[in-house]
Amino acid sequence: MNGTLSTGAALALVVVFVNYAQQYYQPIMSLTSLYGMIQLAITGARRVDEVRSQPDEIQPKDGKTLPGIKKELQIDDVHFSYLPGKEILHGVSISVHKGEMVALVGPTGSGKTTVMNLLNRFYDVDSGKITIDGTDIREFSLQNLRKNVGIVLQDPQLFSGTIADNIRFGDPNANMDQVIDAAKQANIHDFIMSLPKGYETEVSDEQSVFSAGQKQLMSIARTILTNPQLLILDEATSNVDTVTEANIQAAMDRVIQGRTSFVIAHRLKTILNADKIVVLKDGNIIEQGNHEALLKENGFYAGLYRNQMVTD
Ligand SMILES: Nc1ncnc2c1ncn2[C@@H]1O[C@H](COP(=O)(O)OP(=O)(O)OP(=O)(O)O)[C@@H](O)[C@H]1O
Repeated sequence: MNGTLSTGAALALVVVFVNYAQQYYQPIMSLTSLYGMIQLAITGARRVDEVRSQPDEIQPKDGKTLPGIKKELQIDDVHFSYLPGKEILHGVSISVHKGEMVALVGPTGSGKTTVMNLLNRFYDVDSGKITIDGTDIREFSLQNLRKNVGIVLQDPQLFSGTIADNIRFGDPNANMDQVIDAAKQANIHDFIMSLPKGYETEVSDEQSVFSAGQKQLMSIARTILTNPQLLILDEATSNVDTVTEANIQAAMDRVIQGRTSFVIAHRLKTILNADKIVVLKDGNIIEQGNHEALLKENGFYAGLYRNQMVTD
């Protein structure tokens, strides 16, 4: 591999990369960030070449189509390292039934985001496996897998365009009624209607007056339009007032309803009803169970909970 790319190939990869980023990272993109994306795309293009030249290709060419989650998703004894010799996850196992909600909690750097990265195959496991109804997720076409996974990030970026454009990203064919319905379900409709131009309000990084919570609600609306099988939610931590926090909670409850979901929870009161709470510490699961069971265990989670109840 000599690391050089034709302009055409680089541009094609830019388009693919930007499409990919918009679809899966759901950002709002300004020209500055687009420039950053182009740089990333070129670096990415080189990486694609590197990956292609490896004998053990990550993406199957003719991957299976994921028919949806019929029964369960299993994370089975997963080990993972970003860098050689520095293992981050040390044998993580979590099983979730269709429609259940799993909450991941744990100190910063414990590996919560890493688990999410593996579920969507931003990275692949070193050993162990992740299966959906018994099939290793590496056997599915990557595009198809990701179509089934909805991600709501902690502080989603909005791209230039109107609020309606931003929500419609979840389904470019959605009509205005569907966009409004998704916004209502995400508890952001009233806020949007309070703006002078409503859904036609232009969004840009410079003029943005939206809080992290409001952006997250728009991202939830976008995800509702995508109608994913598997949902990954990283709850916003900062800049969230109590009204927005309550709105996020209600919107999350609604979007999670009936869907298999993984939630990174920063406020424990948002996950009291989770079917399973998984406590990670230094890449190991140290506790696992529902809220009541973990309180009874009187371990790390119970301490964390009592602490938050005092400070809330
Ligand atoms: N791209 C990366 N390359 C190398 N190391 C990484 C990378 N991403 C995360 N890590 C490391 O992996 C470990 C787990 O990080 P991770 O982001 O999964 O933790 P987290 O529990 O989500 O933390 P937080 O609550 O702060 O978001 C950390 O030590 C982190 O420094």
